[in-house]
Amino acid sequence: MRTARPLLPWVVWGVAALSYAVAVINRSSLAALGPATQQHFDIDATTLSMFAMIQLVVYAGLQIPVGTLLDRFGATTMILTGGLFMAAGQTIMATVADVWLAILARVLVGAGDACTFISVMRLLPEWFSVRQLPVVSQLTGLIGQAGQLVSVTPLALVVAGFGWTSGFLGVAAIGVLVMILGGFVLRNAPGDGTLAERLTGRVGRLSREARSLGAGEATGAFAMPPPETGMMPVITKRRMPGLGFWDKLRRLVALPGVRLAFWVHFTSPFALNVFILLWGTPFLTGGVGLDSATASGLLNIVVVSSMTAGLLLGPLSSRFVERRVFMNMGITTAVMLVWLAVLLWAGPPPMWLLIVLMIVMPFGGPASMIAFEVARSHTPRSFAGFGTGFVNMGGFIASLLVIVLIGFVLDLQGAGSPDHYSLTAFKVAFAVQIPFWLCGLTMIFVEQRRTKRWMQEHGRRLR
Ligand SMILES: N[C@@H](Cc1c[nH]cn1)C(=O)NCC(=O)O
Repeated sequence: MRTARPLLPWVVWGVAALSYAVAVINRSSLAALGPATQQHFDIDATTLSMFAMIQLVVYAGLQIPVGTLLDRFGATTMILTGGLFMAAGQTIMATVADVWLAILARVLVGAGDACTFISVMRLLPEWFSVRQLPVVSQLTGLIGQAGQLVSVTPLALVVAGFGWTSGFLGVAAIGVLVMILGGFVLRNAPGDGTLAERLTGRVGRLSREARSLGAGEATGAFAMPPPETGMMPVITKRRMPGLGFWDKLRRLVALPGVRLAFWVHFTSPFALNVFILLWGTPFLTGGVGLDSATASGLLNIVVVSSMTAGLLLGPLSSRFVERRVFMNMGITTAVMLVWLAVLLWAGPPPMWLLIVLMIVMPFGGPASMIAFEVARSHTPRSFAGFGTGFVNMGGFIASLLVIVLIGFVLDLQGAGSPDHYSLTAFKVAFAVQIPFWLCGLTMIFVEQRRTKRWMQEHGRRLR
């Protein structure tokens, strides 16, 4: 980093990444508590899966609104607001017995979660140079995945040992603690004050002196208005608060680089999300016939592989900027091929093939972070939050559709409940992923060519 106090960017990043890890803990807090949740609220499996679905729908649906608010109010406010929503949601979850209030709690958790990741991603280009960004982004993803490790076994142990209320109040309390820390540490950009400083009107020396640390125009996001589409007047201001939602969306989608980023995010993480969020354990136990201990051992490989992939892909995508989209396509193709091998295997796939799947499939998560690098290179700065939200929606739309379609295809075959699960039914159901990979890879190929042409026409170089 540039001059004095080179530690501050890392401290700000550390607290931002911690906030994201807390969001992931909140997001996956029911992952290992299925039976306990059913017992606590006296609900069936369908209602239980509604909890996950509603949360995902809220998360995906709020990406663009949150992105808009992010451009207006800044990352700190959004991260802290997200923390507040999640803590409120988990407090409700801890204290109510009514299922509708529990659903409201999951809506709040989904809304808070939606505020966090893209705000953290928005903060990074302000504090780090363009060369550091891929590595820092991947480290952020890695810390988020670590949150998943906390929410699975430790939370289940706390709930088993101290009860439902203590477990969820504990999650809320961790969130509040990290929010307080955030209020004293997070700054939208070098030179800006923390929330505590802004509230008291006294910007401290540390914040003032940090001005020299600014990444400024060195980041990928260029400070120009989005290109004209149609007959709209030229806009020369950097911030365009009055610009309507549809205008913003139209201008953003007019940029081939942003569309490319959307498809990169659409195509690479859904196989992992679908497996982790809902269908992995039923497939391994009800389909392949493994016992729960072996299945959860395989799921642990998924988490470790995803974290390792983040460590590898950060430096690689920073070093080979021109090749980053090809890296992403290569990983998606590898995930698709391993899944094809599993689906086409006659009978239950052997353990070695399942382990290969558990190692290769998680690369899709970190590979999807390349989408945010692409977005940063092509989104005008005044639209950065909106653009990040738009791109982040891609993977979650694909994940939601695949989750629903797998359930639908299982139902169509009469194999929609644990008593009727079968390997053949799961293989047919998981095949719904194939058109998503093919469509996504085709769109990436098309948009990459268009982006290249656009950059040549506008005399831009990739950064
Ligand atoms: N693809 C994920 C991030 C990731 C990194 N490593 C594994 N997954 C993503 O887009 N996340 C958004 C979020 O809110 O978590």
